Amino acid sequence: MTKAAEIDIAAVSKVYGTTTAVHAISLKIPAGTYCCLLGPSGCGKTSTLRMIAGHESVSSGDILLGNANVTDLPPAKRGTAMMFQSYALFPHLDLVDNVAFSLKMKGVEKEARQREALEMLKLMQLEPYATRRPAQLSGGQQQRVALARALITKPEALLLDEPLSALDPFLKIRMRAELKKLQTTLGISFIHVTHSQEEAMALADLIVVMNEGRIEQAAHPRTVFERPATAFVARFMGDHNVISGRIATSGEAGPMIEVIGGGRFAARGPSHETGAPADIAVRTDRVRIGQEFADGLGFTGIVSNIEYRGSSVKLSLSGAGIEDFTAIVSDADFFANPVKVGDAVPLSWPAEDAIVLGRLQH
Ligand SMILES: Nc1ncnc2c1ncn2[C@@H]1O[C@H](COP(=O)(O)OP(=O)(O)OP(=O)(O)O)[C@@H](O)[C@H]1O
Repeated sequence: MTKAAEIDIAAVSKVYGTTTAVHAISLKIPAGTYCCLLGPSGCGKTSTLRMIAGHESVSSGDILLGNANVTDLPPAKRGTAMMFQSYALFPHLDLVDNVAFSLKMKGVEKEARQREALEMLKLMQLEPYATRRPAQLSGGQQQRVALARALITKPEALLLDEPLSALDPFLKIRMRAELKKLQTTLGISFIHVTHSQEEAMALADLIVVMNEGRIEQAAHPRTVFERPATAFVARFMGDHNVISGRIATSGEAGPMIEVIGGGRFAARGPSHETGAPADIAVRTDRVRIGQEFADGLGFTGIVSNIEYRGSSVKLSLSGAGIEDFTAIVSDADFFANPVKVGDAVPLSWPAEDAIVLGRLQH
């Protein structure tokens, strides 16, 4: 019922007075993609979404939807629809009139727009509430009304600004599943702004990690998690230790990282000049504790904290030149060889579980 189109963001910038919120970002979002713009507060994700929607002007660059350059078109002429964080429903209108509103603005006659609105409410399983007003609905139902209202225009892409943030944790997880199902059913692209890496991992086909108005990485969630491009991405996604050091050797098997004052580590990545500064990311769940170092690779950490998590145990450690190192071990492994706060333990990992990170030129 809707048509899908590729979105091409070409060298788009947003400048507010003296603040550059978005620095010439380029991104292609294939048709029918669930894309999450992910990053901390102020990284420019909302500005990017609003520029795609046409609610914010583009300072430079172009936005293409399908074959059309929509950069200077008003929101209603772009083929996009936006769902706002606050849902922005009309309190005095019932659900049918809320959902039919944009068709009314377009001059669609009453009977036809009400029929379409009812169809949309049916898709959202809201038919029984058609004559209610928004205040007579739960938070999750209000969100579905806002979705119905955005989708009635049959957009080529739906833009969602923190759509789950107003919901309690239980409903958030349920609505998350509903959003994904809806996107799959409609086959159009959803572009969803969030600061939650867990939400982005659960939903996206394409995660775009933003930092200070730039894209640090745009890839499938599994790639972002297993191959973070930069130290920022590794830290933001979590479950990684980032260690800074210098390249000791760079061979065919990948570079060997030496941390000043710390140990020598194997890591995977492109070859680097010996002596060059480098960051590596080590998966917290791949750290081996208490095993002899293979080939002398690893470091000795002092346990500073132990947290029991049920199926796993989280150890906080520090070593020479390395602060805040985390190791997650299974409960079975931990209790087979328990350690306590203050113990010095050998820490190591297989080379393939450590990767050399890139550095963005800002
Ligand atoms: N209308 C505006 N005028 C001036 N500066 C703005 C305006 N809107 C946003 N900014 C600035 O641009 C930068 C990016 O803001 P933006 O809202 O895009 O970030 P965000 O990643 O969506 O953040 P949040 O998660 O807090 O909404 C911030 O430094 C912000 O202060």
